[in-house]
Amino acid sequence: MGDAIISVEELSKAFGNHEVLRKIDFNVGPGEIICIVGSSGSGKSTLLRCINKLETQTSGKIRYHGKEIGAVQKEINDYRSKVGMVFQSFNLFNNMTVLQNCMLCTRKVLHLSKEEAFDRAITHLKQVGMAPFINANPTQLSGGQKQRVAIARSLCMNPEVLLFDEPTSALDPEMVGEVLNVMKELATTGLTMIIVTHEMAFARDVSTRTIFMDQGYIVEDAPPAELFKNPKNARTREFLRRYLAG
Ligand SMILES: Nc1ncnc2c1ncn2[C@@H]1O[C@H](COP(=O)(O)OP(=O)(O)OP(=O)(O)O)[C@@H](O)[C@H]1O
Repeated sequence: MGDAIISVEELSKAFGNHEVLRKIDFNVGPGEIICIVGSSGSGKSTLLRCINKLETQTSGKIRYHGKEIGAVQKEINDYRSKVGMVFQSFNLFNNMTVLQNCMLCTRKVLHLSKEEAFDRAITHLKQVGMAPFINANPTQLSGGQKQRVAIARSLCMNPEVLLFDEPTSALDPEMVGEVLNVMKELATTGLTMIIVTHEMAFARDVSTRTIFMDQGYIVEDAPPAELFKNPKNARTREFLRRYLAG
């Protein structure tokens, strides 16, 4: 296990009789940028949701710094304050301003003072280029802008790891780049990131490790230079061939 931040051990998940994850094993070390790729339905989002405890695994364990994260809600809440998640659908509160969205969790969960929460929100909204929109309502923003606010909101918690569940899949094509650019910048800050994505060029260029999933299994886990150049698994080769063709 070494100095892993997160360890996924023999993790399986079934919905009824449908086995979606089958004995998944991997560790996440400090500063790693792990992209999880693979065809639709291979279990990528379910894996991320299990890591964030939004889904309960059928068997296996998730450990954070060696300690198993069980079913106790207080433990899960503490864990989630260190391991944040950015969703495809942004999940911003439309009845609050951008600033209020970014201050809510730090006030309620971390009990920061108003001033501290405000300073943190401004710092991270600046980081994603959204400081000019602090008083806007999310409904006034484009999809790319909403996702950048959602990323700033997660950063306000000072997470040790940030999970991204297909963060650009709900965006119009012209907005994908602005969100990927913010994530590229983040990747240079030392933040540990696990990203489920269909953006192969991003995975190839930005990840330190790319995991290829197929039918609930990890079939490849390698630095992208290796995986994209010389995939060992026939399913990965076929997937990449289809991707490059289309
Ligand atoms: N809550 C659920 N109940 C029942 N089946 C589910 C549930 N969530 C996911 N599944 C099924 O689990 C399988 C894996 O889904 P998952 O969303 O993890 O795949 P994915 O690799 O992320 O796919 P995509 O790239 O299309 O998002 C799919 O067959 C899906 O229908």
